[in-house]
Amino acid sequence: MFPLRLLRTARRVLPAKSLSTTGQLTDLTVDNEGIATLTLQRAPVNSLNVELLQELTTVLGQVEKDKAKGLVLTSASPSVFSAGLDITEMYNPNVERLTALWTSLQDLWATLYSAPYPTAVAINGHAPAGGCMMALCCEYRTMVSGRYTIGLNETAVGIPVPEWLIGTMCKVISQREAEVALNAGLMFTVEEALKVGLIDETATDKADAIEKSKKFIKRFDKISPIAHSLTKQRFRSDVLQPFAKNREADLNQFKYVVLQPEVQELLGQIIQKLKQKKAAK
Ligand SMILES: CCCCC/C=C\CCC/C=C/CC(=O)SCCNC(=O)CCNC(=O)[C@H](O)C(C)(C)COP(=O)(O)OP(=O)(O)OC[C@H]1O[C@@H](n2cnc3c(N)ncnc32)[C@H](O)[C@@H]1OP(=O)(O)O
Repeated sequence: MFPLRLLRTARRVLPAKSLSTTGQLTDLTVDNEGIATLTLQRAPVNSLNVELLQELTTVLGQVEKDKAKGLVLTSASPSVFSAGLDITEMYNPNVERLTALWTSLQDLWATLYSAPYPTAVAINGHAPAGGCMMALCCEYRTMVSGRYTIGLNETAVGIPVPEWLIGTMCKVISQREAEVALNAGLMFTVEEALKVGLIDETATDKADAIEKSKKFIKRFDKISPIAHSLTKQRFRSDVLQPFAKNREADLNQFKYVVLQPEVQELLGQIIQKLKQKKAAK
């Protein structure tokens, strides 16, 4: 049996105003064709803290409930899509908050990766780690050209990449390219990302990236929502199903790793480096 949420029977085209909301950390608008645009707006770099992760998952639930035609994800920052998990949440953490951080990240990944509606991302800046994770969950990736980087650099910040994220990456680029990049925490330039297939196309600016993302969503105008959502599910179920069984173990492993003294030391050094970089600007 398929989970009920995948049986998406119809798309509704509602007037823009009826679906649009602005949360504190995100903004959701829906255009006249029923395409939702969800904008991350946690200044300065959309780092993912508990509140942003939870708000994103709630808004995605609303997009599904309101039967939007599809979703475009983007950011309000001029140069960063998302800096990934908020490093300060992992440094000298309160264990309850660390648990909430990881559980909320798991919820966001599962919700976005299994979204029954078409999804595209307009990556308008840097997208390390959790930023790259959100982009990988979408069905189509457009990235603004420039001196930006994208990739899963978790090992560089002392965090082993979980199996569900390796699986997500290997659905997009070859296993060989993924293994080389993830083992060493390598980041890709926009040109390199295009070459390996990590992004589908480049854009001149954010507006162009959003337009290209919407063009992708419109490909589904003549496709049955059930046919789309079940086919998507079948492509992704080999990553989603083991994840659902192993959530607890995944959480425990994350907390164990993050609380190791050497990982704490590394996170402290990264925070220091970011501060020094800011001071040198
Ligand atoms: C079973 C085991 C489980 C293991 C789980 C592994 C993976 C799961 C998948 C998801 C999880 C991922 C883990 C992470 O996401 S770790 C986060 C990794 N992120 C980074 O390494 C990015 C660090 N940041 C940067 O490289 C740069 O900031 C930038 C994004 C390239 C933007 O550069 P720039 O525009 O020049 O801005 P600044 O560097 O000056 O930063 C401005 C401001 O923002 C603060 N900041 C930056 N990044 C973060 C961050 N990730 N968290 C918190 N804060 C961040 C920076 O300190 C500045 O702050 P101030 O203005 O206060 O100085």
